[in-house]
Amino acid sequence: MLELYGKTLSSRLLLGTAQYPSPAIMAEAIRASRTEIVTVSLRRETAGAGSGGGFWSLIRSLNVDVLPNTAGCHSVKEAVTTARMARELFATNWIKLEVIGNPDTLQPDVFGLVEAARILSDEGFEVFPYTTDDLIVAERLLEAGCRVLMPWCAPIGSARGPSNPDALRSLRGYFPDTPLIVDAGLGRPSHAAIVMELGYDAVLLNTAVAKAGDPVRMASAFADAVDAGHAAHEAGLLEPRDMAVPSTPIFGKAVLT
Ligand SMILES: CC(=O)[C@@H](O)[C@H](O)COP(=O)(O)O
Repeated sequence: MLELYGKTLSSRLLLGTAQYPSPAIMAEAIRASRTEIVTVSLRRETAGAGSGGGFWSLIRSLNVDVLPNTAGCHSVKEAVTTARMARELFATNWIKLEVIGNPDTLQPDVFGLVEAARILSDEGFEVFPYTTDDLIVAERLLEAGCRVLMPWCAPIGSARGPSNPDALRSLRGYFPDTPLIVDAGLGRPSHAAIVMELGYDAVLLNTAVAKAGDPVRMASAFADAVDAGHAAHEAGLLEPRDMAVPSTPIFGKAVLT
């Protein structure tokens, strides 16, 4: 079981709610993913066309927790204000904190992120920070009050998969007791399995499911891959070896002379 800020979860997949072909397909994909947490971008959903009451009642009908997201915020002030609005709207202290530093790569402004995380943690928020895989930034976020870390594995929407597995492995090694969730950049179920095999606690994804040819089947495929990767990690993976090791016992083999 996974515990995030005191909430116990059986699913290790968190799913975004943007970019689906239709609300009905989004709902089916959420069900197929077996997720218990969906992210909702406050700015996108309150400002966007086609949102409103229908969207919220659909989300509510799915019996999942909502993790409001400060997606699209480019400054500390904007992110903090959006988080405060989200708390009012969703009646939750949870906030997925994004402070975007670059409009092309959508990479986090890690300095602004730490500052905003400190402000929000001091106000009683339970912060899920979208960060890079940098170890020092991770330490600063924990010092700022975060009890979960969400490093990227590649830029949002890129579908590239883990571009620096060594950095992810290093974060896992340094923070064995902190829930670590890979957020952003996963493109395939095998990418999700890879990060789960590294010992990550969960993954958060959106684009690879929402933009798939069949989002519902893809959601189910990701759910299976997350479970498989987690089970493999728990089962104890064999370390790669330089030399061959016979896998077939030779006792009893016929001796030819
Ligand atoms: C949905 C969300 O919260 C974002 O962090 C992001 O959209 C996830 O990244 P991908 O879209 O690359 O999966």
